[in-house]
Amino acid sequence: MSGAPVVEGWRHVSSGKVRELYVPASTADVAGATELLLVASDRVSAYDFALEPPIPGKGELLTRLSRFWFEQLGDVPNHLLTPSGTTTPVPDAVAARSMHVMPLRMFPVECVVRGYLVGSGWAEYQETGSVCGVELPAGLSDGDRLPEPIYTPAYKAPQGEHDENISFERTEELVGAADAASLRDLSLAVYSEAAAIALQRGVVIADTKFEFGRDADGLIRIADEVLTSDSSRYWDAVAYESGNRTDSFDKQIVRDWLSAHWDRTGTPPVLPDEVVERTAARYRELIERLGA
Ligand SMILES: N#Cc1c(N)ncnc1-c1cnn(Cc2cccc(F)c2)c1
Repeated sequence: MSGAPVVEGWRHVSSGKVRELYVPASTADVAGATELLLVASDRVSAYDFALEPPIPGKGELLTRLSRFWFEQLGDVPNHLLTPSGTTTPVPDAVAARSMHVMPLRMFPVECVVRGYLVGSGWAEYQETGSVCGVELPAGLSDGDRLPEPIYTPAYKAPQGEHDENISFERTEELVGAADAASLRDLSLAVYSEAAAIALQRGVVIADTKFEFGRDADGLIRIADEVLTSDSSRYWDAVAYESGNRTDSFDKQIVRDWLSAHWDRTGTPPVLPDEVVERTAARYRELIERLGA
């Protein structure tokens, strides 16, 4: 991706919407690497667009969120490398917004867990009364808390394409029955543990997306970013209980401004300073609320 920052000692190999993936400059690609670097930018995306300008501090704050959750969920093997497992230094310029991780053989499954009925899940429920083949009770409303969290996987689409919701049975075809069950069980357990911790701190995690991979010893580890407000829907619990059932903790300011200033044709307008500043404050507030 043009514009990926040059990171001394590292070679850029892949771009996400708002993050970059690097291997040590001495290796050719991910397959030959013994360590990777995930660098989070300050870019914010909405409606599949990377918006301008970046939100100062976002990359560092979301990296802190992932680190916080990796620590809270210490009982789940993850892909973070300890300093003894690394050989390539991480430049100070990106250290606070990057994660030094071990290369895994990634499963091609986006492991989505939904605790609340919202977004594409609500849309599918309105059509079919179910989400990804999971039947739900009749009469649910947008934003309702589900009787219990549901696992609604998606097939990991190539960069720039939309992931495709698939059934659990399809994940069994993709990765085998045993691993499909492990991904499901791990995802549901991690979501439930994190959602309970967040709710104690006044924050609802409505849904989230995990990625997993296998390490060289065959152990399944949780990977990528974990429970960030880019991979999850975070709501304010008090606002939710008072009827505001779908406002994103961090992105709603941007969404509301775009709704009032952009007709969804062409590229979105540049965000005004006031929206940038209020959004940056919301990211900081989320970190403070969680104690991350
Ligand atoms: N995490 C992780 C990971 C790992 N531990 N081992 C092997 N591959 C990956 C891996 C491959 N793609 N992505 C997503 C991605 C794309 C672009 C930029 C990003 F920051 C992130 C993650």
